[in-house]
Amino acid sequence: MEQLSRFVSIRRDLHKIPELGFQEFKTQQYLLDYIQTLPQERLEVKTWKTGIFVKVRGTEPTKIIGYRADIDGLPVSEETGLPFASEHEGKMHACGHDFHMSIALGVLTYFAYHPAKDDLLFVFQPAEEGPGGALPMLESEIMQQWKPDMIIALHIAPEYPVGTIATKEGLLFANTSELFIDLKGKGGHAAFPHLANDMVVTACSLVTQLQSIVSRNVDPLDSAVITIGKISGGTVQNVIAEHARLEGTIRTLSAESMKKVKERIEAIVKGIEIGYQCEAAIDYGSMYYQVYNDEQLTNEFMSFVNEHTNVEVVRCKEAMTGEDFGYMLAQIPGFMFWLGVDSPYGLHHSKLNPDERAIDTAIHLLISYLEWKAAQ
Ligand SMILES: CC(=O)N[C@@H](CCC[C@H](N)C(=O)O)C(=O)O
Repeated sequence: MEQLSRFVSIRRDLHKIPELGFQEFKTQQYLLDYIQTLPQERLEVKTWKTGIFVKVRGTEPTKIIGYRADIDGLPVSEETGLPFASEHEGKMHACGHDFHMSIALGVLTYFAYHPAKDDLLFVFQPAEEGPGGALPMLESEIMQQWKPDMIIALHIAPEYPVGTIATKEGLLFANTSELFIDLKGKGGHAAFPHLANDMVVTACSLVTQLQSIVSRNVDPLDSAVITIGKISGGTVQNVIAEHARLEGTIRTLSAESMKKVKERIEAIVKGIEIGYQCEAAIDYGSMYYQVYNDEQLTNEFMSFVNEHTNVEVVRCKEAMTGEDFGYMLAQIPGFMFWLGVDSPYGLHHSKLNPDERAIDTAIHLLISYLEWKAAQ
């Protein structure tokens, strides 16, 4: 792997062209063009919507090992000032999927030249940030035909140094559900509030009331999060707003808490409708199943990394992040791990700037693990 810096430059190319879920057309073409440059003898390439499956035929296969990389960006306006910053206004690879893709291409490149004993399936998955590509990809004919016996994935972690990975057996990431609430009242002149039903005031009250759910209704030992990330409403400063919309996400460690949180949201929203004489509609958008790492495979991987590489392994706590890779792990044994990339700004931040040395670290680590695992 003498030319690893090539994958840094690939990462920079991909960083310039972030696209949202199921619109990853340029990204898909970039990946396909690169894959075309590899020796094709052992490769089978199939596209699925804006995603790609690449199977690398092993030398004496007895199983298929899957490796998944997500490929979409976020609706975030980049503020890194980097020379290779996003060229797509209002969109950014602020969750590191540019890293995920270039690492996957690095590993794929190695195995295209040096096949493993087993078959390897590389899954370039769209729409992880929403509305979710993992479940439909899993249910696709291609994945049913090439269903891996095990599958793994990584996610960059700004809070860990380069040269470190972090994971744990069992629950790693939370159950998630998006949350959209539309409020409709009565607009009017700013000077006559008694003749209108103001949805800006209603939205503010609703946001405050929602805060009581986590603190008062969820078992403190069973964590949950409700974040409203976007609030919009009204038209101009001297008109009372007829509409307002809240956009957010719910995270829970258990499925029971997710049910409870939703019941409480619905009750509070009913109260808002009565109290503020408005109409409210709730939409839960897309939901992701928790990421649950297979105990035996995860512990084996952590021991492998400790014994056979110079990468440091941290046994971390579970996080309230969500990942639709959880759907794959619900059907296929495997695991996910965090890759240290040491950025002062965190995931989803407009100044996220992961350390590119982590790309080489991950490629080397994955090649040695997959080669070893495929030989078993
Ligand atoms: C790793 C990561 O950051 N994943 C996202 C997944 C988002 C799912 C969905 N759009 C939601 O907001 O519920 C995350 O925000 O955790």
